[in-house]
Amino acid sequence: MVVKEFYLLGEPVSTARNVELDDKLDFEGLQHWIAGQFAIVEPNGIGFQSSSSDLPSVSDVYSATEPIAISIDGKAVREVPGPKGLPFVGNYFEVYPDHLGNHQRLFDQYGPIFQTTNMGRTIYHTNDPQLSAIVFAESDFFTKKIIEAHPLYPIKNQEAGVFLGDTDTPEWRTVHKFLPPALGPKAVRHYAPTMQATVEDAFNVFDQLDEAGEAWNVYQYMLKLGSQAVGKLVLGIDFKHFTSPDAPPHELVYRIAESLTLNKKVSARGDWYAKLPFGDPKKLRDARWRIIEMVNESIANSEKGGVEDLPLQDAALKASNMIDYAIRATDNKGEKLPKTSLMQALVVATGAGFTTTSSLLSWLIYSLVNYDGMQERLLQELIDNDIDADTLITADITDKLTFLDKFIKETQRRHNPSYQPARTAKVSMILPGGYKLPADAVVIPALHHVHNNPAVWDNPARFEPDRWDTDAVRNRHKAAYIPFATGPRMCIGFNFALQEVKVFLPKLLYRYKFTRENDGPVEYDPMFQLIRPNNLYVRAERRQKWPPKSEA
Ligand code: HEM
Repeated sequence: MVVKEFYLLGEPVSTARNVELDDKLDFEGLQHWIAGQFAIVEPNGIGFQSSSSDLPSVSDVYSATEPIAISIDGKAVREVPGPKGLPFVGNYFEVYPDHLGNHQRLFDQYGPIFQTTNMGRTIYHTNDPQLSAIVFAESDFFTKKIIEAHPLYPIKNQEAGVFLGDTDTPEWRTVHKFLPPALGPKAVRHYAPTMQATVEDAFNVFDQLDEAGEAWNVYQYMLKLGSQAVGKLVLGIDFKHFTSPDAPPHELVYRIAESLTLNKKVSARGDWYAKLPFGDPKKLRDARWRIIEMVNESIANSEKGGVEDLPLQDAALKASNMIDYAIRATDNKGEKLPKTSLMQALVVATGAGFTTTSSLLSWLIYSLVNYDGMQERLLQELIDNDIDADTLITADITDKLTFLDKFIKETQRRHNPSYQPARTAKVSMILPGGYKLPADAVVIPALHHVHNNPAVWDNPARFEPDRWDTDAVRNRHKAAYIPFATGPRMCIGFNFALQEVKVFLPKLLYRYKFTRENDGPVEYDPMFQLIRPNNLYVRAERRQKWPPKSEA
């Protein structure tokens, strides 16, 4: 055993402390041992220096006679940078209303991680895939723990288990055992016919709008369409959104959308505000209460039928919707999802399901009308795969639509609906690049900025579905493209979402030619918890002619 003094380069030499070293360590072992002693997340980036030179080998380190400095990726440790804020409001006016554009500017200015303070809460943002993978990993360093500074704090709900609850809890473990089977690849395949019936039901309204020569607001109708699918497949409710062009959204849809807008407003303003007994904080509490009431009603209706209990996987393949699944599914100990978790988890799955998919559908239509040649290429792919108005679209068919797949990926890269999943630091640590992060720091891997990071993506602002065939994209860092986040708390509904858009889009595109109606920039709603286009209007005209099949 050897004892040496170590300190972090960038800190005063007086902070050096004795570390006992096993004399059989190799260099990698030494890096790991020191990483553990100083809470350095990535041991491979550790280097050693004396006051006069680098110490590149174990023997150099063991024979050093003065305190040894630890460098991280060749750098000294440092605080995470960020803009200076104003008293009380912090960086609010520097970030809002255009938080996407302003965060991009801050990444350009400060590099791969920066911090902002908003109404007393500090948040860290990163656009770096390596840092994002670390943050999302549920490890000794990070977890999803919704503390005051976390963006989901105003709607935290431990009973829901998923999305709105902390990871290290019995509720998360239980709900996370029961829900994912119902959203796995096999389970969602059997939802394809209901998905198709849902989009065909909407033709009635799009046809009427076409006959009247009217343009329509894309998000409003995609909200009706996306929620209609989730209503049927999660809750077993027909929202009747396409009985006429003016059919209002079902109250449940309206309330969930309202609660997300209110949450963004309430959480942007600080804790004192969230507790007010009037105004938006009260409206937020009322909206949540109504949502719970309506989902409970739907569960009670499903239970009336009397259903057979089934093991999780069988239940997932036989259930007609997720309520039906959740009241039948039984684990190997004969246990079921407890009643309280069932209701809350389904509310969350409903909200997470339709707000995201309706935004994604809207951005897909945006990409169709905004980027030249896309509509023609997508249509040609349908024709070449013998798809027509009568085709029953199954997962086997969509698996063959490779251009559609690249088009969806590129749309999610440029215009992903989710942008701020956050995780919390369990301990103080040193991140790659030498950044010092305190315990309880809330870090957001900024999905939009990871996907548009010029250090990762070649010409990121260019919409280019064919980039997905290049080696550069195939060999990307595993967290360079993470529209559904990554790690144990990533989206559990991504199979559902992708299958839905892969059924809806071919059906819509085969029937209608889409054109943009309004000029000017498409704006997103900065006060909504997801990125959705506010002012995109299109015409959808019934196609009269289709191109011939490509020559082989
Ligand atoms: C385009 C569609 C979608 C996108 C972009 C998306 C994105 C995400 C992201 C980024 C997360 C992580 C949130 C966080 O870390 O705070 C998440 C979690 C989640 N998503 Fe999705 N999602 C989509 C569709 C869906 C659908 C259709 C469902 C259900 C039917 C769903 C259910 C969930 C649930 C339950 C969680 C929480 C998982 C957990 O807490 O362990 N999502 N989603």
